[in-house]
Amino acid sequence: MITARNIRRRIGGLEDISLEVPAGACTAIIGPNGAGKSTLLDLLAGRSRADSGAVEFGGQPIADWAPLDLARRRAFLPQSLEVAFPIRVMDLVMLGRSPYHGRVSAQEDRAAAETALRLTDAWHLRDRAYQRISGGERQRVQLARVIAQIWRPGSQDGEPRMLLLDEPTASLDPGHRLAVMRLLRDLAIAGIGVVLALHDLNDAARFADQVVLLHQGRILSEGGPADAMQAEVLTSAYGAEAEVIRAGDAAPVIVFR
Ligand SMILES: Nc1ncnc2c1ncn2[C@@H]1O[C@H](COP(=O)(O)OP(=O)(O)OP(=O)(O)O)[C@@H](O)[C@H]1O
Repeated sequence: MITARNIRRRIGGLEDISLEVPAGACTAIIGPNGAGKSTLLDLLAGRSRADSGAVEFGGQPIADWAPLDLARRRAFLPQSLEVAFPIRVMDLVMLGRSPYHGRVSAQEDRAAAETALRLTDAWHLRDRAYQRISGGERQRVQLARVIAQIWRPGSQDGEPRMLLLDEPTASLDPGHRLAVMRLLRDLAIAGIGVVLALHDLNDAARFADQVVLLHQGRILSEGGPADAMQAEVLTSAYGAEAEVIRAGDAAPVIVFR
């Protein structure tokens, strides 16, 4: 549902990337610091433009989408969790609903925000000041904001919906990290396209349907986790010796030595 063809971007160092990010699947973009993951996510989200090549969303050039139509169908969670003004958690999540202004009832907006906060285990934070909650709590609240942005209850309208997330579990404790990865997998099963930059390769192995390994602005490998994350290519990308432990049908476990 998002297609990138031969995209290049000098700032960010991306070289000739072609990629299909389908609906109803979870795609993990992995790779070392500076590989180009955030740059690629930005381009796939239509937040920046490639110097050459094309990005399409739902079969149409992403730059041709009307901003509000695009905002109701795809949401982007950046790495930075800063908000420059004081705001209550519930109000921040309701900002995610601004593309629906005048289109759905205030009740529906509130219900979407509540559902998103409950899904990310952040409902209890709704009346707190965003600036005074912890880093991991902020990450869950921001995730709720982007889920609320594309939330349409019982939506079977076939319209593409996509979540693009830049390291959405970076600040989370192990319990919340797993809960968020399970949530993202469930959203993908429900038909939403999920694409996320990830440093935890074991989470990528366990939860992603498709893995894309970036290195120095190029795709080094891609495919299902077992195919895309083989020991040699990981060792070469990360500059540390990788071992991939496989046991039956379970997701491979990756250890660096
Ligand atoms: N605005 C910019 N101006 C100049 N160089 C940039 C800019 N943004 C990114 N870069 C460079 O482009 C490369 C890719 O950056 P990017 O943020 O996409 O990497 P990343 O894979 O997301 O890294 P990390 O894992 O550290 O988040 C890096 O070398 C970075 O220094």
